[in-house]
Amino acid sequence: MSVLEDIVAGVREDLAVRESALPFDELKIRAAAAPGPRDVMSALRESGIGVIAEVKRRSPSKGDLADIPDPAALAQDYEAGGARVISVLTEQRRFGGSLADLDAVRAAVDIPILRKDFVVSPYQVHEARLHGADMVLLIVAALEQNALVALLDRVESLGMTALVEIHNAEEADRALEAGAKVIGVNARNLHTLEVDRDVFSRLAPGLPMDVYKVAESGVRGPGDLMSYAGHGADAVLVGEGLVASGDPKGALVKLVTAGSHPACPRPSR
Ligand SMILES: O=P(O)(O)OC[C@@H](O)[C@@H](O)c1c[nH]c2ccccc12
Repeated sequence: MSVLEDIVAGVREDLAVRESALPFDELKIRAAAAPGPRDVMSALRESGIGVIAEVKRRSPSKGDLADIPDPAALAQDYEAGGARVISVLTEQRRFGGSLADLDAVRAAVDIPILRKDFVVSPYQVHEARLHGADMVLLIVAALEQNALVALLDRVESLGMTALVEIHNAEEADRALEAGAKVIGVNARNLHTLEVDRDVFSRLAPGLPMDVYKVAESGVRGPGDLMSYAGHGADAVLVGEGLVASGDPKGALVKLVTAGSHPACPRPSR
């Protein structure tokens, strides 16, 4: 089993437990009563290179990254530091995240929030909404095409925005075919877990101009942000480089400052 299949199998088990505690029909009713989602595209389209800052405790490749006793406080630092969107990992087994983290972050900030998980069922989309997410990650490699299309439609029908993650040209075609408007190129290979920052520069030129492009993973500091920007990134998504820095807010401010500096390359559209 690949790492991805292994993670998804665990996610499905945990999902079955939640579904028996709160049936889908009831979840849908509750999610529909939640305060409406934020306008993610307007937040993303502010000037300069955007930074999506991630609340990430652990990863399958590195193990424990940071002790995050108070995700709400971290999220407030991210918001004050200029993040456009906050990504909250909710996968429990490998990343140490939870829906409780999503709740804590939602209660603490006003900017849009991304639910970062291995979404394979519409249940998880409504769940994201119930817990205050405005954006939902969909990983092309984890989904059959018809499931990708259905989940993307579901995300949009609830007023949220999908971040559709790709790793290669075939997945890029599938994401576009499904109608993705925001595409994340993940530099981390899901089979070897290694980071190859050149994946972005190989795939980005093949994506339409009007697709919003996010470079995911492997941003260690302003240099990586500038380089991704030079290859057409509209935003970067950063986890480890912030949480493991010892000073997440300071590290974020450096990225945001670099991304809004006149010398930073801008996506042309
Ligand atoms: O910690 P990094 O290298 O900055 O990476 C962040 C983010 O890209 C990574 O957490 C990620 C990208 N896609 C994912 C899918 C599931 C879980 C995690 C991820």
